Amino acid sequence: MDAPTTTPGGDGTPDGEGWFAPHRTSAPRPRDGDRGGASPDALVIRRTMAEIAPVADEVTSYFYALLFVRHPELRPLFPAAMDVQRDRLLKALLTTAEHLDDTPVLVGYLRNLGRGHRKYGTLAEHYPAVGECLIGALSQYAARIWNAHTEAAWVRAYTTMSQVMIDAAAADELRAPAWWQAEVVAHDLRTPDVAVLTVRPDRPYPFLAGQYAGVETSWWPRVWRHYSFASAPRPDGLLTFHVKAVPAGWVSHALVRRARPGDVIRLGPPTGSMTVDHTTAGGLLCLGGGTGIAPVKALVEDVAEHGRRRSVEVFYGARTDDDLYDIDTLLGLREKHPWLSVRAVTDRQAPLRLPDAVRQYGPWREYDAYLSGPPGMIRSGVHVLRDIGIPRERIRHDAVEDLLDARH
Ligand SMILES: NC(=O)C1=CN([C@@H]2O[C@H](COP(=O)(O)OP(=O)(O)OC[C@H]3O[C@@H](n4cnc5c(N)ncnc54)[C@H](O)[C@@H]3O)[C@@H](O)[C@H]2O)C=CC1
Repeated sequence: MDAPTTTPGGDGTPDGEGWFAPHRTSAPRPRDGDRGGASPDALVIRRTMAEIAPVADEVTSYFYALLFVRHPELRPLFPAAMDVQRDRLLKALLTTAEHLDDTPVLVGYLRNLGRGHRKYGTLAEHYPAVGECLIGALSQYAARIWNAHTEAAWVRAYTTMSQVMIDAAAADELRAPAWWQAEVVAHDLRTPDVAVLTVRPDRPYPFLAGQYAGVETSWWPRVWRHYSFASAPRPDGLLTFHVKAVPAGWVSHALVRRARPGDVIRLGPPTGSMTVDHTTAGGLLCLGGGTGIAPVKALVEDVAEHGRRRSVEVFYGARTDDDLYDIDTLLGLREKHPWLSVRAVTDRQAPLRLPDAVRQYGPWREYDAYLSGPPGMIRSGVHVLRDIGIPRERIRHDAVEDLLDARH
């Protein structure tokens, strides 16, 4: 769950250890995938999720109220305003329910979540309290179908899931800090709303082109937003981000309007799998919409550094010419690399939006596709790319749910 948690409380747990006491030895393994049909626990979990779906907001509010009343010491780990946090818990639950029988996907997701929770200050001993309050909230709102069988399925699932997160965090602790501090060394306002920030991390920050990181500013403590790295790893260790100030976007406003050289931000660990597979030689078809061009530029640099002459075709979509704030950089790269082509598509210039413009060129069947931009662009982009014959497994993008709130 995307929420820090606490110790077992005196709220009816069956023994001194608590229902969800983390196992300190071997982690229970999630059931192996049963592609022929869902496991009994998965059915129960999904049924509960379906039952609470119409009142999901209330369930998450109730969960946090329960958590903070029972464990007030955990409140400081969360941001002052909890709106996005609520959505994240729900997203984590839905993702889990959806993939309960798909062990590799679920374990990968949970490991990432466990690692990512280190920056919030989450500890292994926090997980039992979250489990208890989660069950408390679910049993309240799914009362119509809740019984001992339902509860046992949730206890098993949560115990397994939290253990995967705890183990991943423990393993990560041995090799990486929970967060990095980074000093802003350049702030380039490219449009009234878009800034390119260059930061210097206080320690080496290993990442791959195409990945992103959580960013926290001193103006909004404990509010983290995701931004993609806009460059491949550089010899000087500097990182760049493209940030657009969006309405009600606290972090984005702070980064665009307030941050200046000398300010210090915090970075979470790198995450995301929109990375280049350098073992293949196929071409890359990249669609970048708005500030979604940031990771596309990183991918181009990555291909250039690997020295293989793979064809890279970039489609850069923006609302107007003025919004093509990074076009000069891309055209500069094109000058240097004959294997790169760059096409700009503005909403005003053509009746077609970015994904449809891609149809006019090609064929793209042999290409790996990378999409980065607003959620609507990703959805229609995937649809168009499938339609023109690119198999799903060769289409990469960040999770659409992550994009909905994460970069504000
Ligand atoms: N800053 C970053 O590091 C990254 C940002 N993003 C995401 O990229 C988005 C950028 O926002 P803006 O710059 O305001 O982009 P925008 O809303 O101005 O859209 C940019 C272009 O995307 C295309 N597009 C937008 N909606 C579409 C739809 N429904 N169907 C087809 N095409 C569509 C259009 O060509 C449009 O001009 C944000 O949602 C952000 O979360 C994604 C990856 C990295």
